[in-house]
Amino acid sequence: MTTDFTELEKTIQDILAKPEYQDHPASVALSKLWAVNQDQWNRMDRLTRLSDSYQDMMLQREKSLSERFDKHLRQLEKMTRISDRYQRSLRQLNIELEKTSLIDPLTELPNRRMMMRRLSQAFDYQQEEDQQEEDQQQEDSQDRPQGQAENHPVEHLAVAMVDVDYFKKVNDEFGHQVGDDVLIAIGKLMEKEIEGHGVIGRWGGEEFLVILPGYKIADAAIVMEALRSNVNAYSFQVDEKTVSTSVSIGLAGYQDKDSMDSLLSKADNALYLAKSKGRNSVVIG
Ligand SMILES: Nc1nc2c(ncn2[C@@H]2O[C@H](COP(=O)(O)OP(=O)(O)OP(=O)(O)O)[C@@H](O)[C@H]2O)c(=O)[nH]1
Repeated sequence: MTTDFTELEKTIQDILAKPEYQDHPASVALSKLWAVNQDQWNRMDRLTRLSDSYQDMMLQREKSLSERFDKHLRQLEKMTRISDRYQRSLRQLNIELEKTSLIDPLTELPNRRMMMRRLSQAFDYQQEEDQQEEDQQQEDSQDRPQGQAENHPVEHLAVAMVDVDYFKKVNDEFGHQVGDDVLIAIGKLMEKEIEGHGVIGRWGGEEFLVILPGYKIADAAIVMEALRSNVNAYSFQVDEKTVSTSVSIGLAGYQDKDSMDSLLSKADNALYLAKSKGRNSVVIG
């Protein structure tokens, strides 16, 4: 059974308002019950309002917390994006810096620093080979009959210093700009010649270094002779001017226990000989 409280309240108020029931004990008790009920109702109402405003406050707080959290998250995402972009551009910058520090800006060939690295790699490899060869020889010598000659490690690395002949004349005759263009063109031509054999870089000025890993001196001489002859045969067209030139080459092969310096010195000395013998030639050091 459901009770309509509004109707019940009205009935009770009507009874309590009637003067003939004023002093009736049931009316007195009803008045007290009414007052108690009103009091409880008011308290309940206050409690309900309190609870509502508490819930509102909590909702508000939760909302502002989640808004603040979202804001921080967005800031964090933004910072991560900026940091990612920054790191990417730093990486790119490093790659470019590394590249520019290893590439000659004029000829775009490897520069001296890069060539030293390449030579060092070729040397490490060669020295490992030497060690293996030595170990093998030691093993073999135990089995070898007395008096039989021992094999020396074979040369498997050659370097060549290549210097443009009378380059000062090119500058003097055609100007420094044409000189630059000729250096670029010679670089390109020689790079093509060396492709598939080894690596060429600009050693400085009008001097280039060629590294031929795995090349015995005789085979390296064939490659360098072809390079010399092709440079000599080529006419460089720069600004409607025809420039012919030649190169002198000092070639050296790695030998047992050579250091990088001693190998480069041998090539340098051979180049000096090539120059003093009249230029446009390959001399083996
Ligand atoms: N245009 C230009 N000239 C350069 C560059 N680097 C070096 N040179 C020039 O190269 C010339 C080298 O001259 P020298 O050392 O006398 O040698 P050379 O005239 O080639 O004569 P030999 O080497 O003895 O055959 C100098 O005139 C330098 O200025 C460069 O990057 N650009």
